[in-house]
Amino acid sequence: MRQQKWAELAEVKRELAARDWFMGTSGNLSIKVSDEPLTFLVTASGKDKRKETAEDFLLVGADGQPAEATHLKPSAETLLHVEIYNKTNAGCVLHVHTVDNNIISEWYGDEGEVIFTNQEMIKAFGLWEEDAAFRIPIIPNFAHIPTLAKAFADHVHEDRGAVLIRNHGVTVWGKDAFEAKKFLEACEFLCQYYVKLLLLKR
Ligand SMILES: CSC[C@@H](O)[C@@H](O)C(=O)COP(=O)(O)O
Ligand SMILES: [Zn+2]
Repeated sequence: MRQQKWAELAEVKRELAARDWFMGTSGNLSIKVSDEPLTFLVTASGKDKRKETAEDFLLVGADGQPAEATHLKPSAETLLHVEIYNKTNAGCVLHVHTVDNNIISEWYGDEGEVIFTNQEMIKAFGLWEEDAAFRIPIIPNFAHIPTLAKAFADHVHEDRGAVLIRNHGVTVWGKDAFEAKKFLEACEFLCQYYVKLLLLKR
């Protein structure tokens, strides 16, 4: 199971790396391995996530601490992943920093949310109606991770979702790696589209 989950997460990591979504060691990823007790594989902190090594991930428990002896440190943002796995049935969490998700988070930051409408891509989130709107909450980028995790947790209610952290990045989650990656790509598409549209409208 664990090896299979490792391979799944490694493949997602490879694909996101190919998109150049891990600039400057940013980004963290995780995948659930077991439910009782809760364990998940999470990226080791501070690594260049474009590189593929045998030390890319480590197993952590429900408190975000290593579940077995290791010299590796779990991602600095593991507590956000913990909130998702503890509150939902999500199976995979992806976090990336891109220029476009940062710009959107800053542009709409004071409103606390960005609402995407009239865009085919929102169907990726299961919204099929013509007048549907997809809302992504935007939270402040608290440096104190437990405070950030608490603000983040206020927006974690469903097995799938996305939250923008202002001038930091986006965290998305889904029932499995396929769904989480689909949501992340859709989010990035929408952010890129809105940035270009905002520029053209000026
Ligand atoms: C330049 S990366 C900044 C980090 O603090 C963080 O935001 C991040 O996404 C990566 O941290 P990590 O601890 O490697 O998971
Ligand atoms: Zn980050």
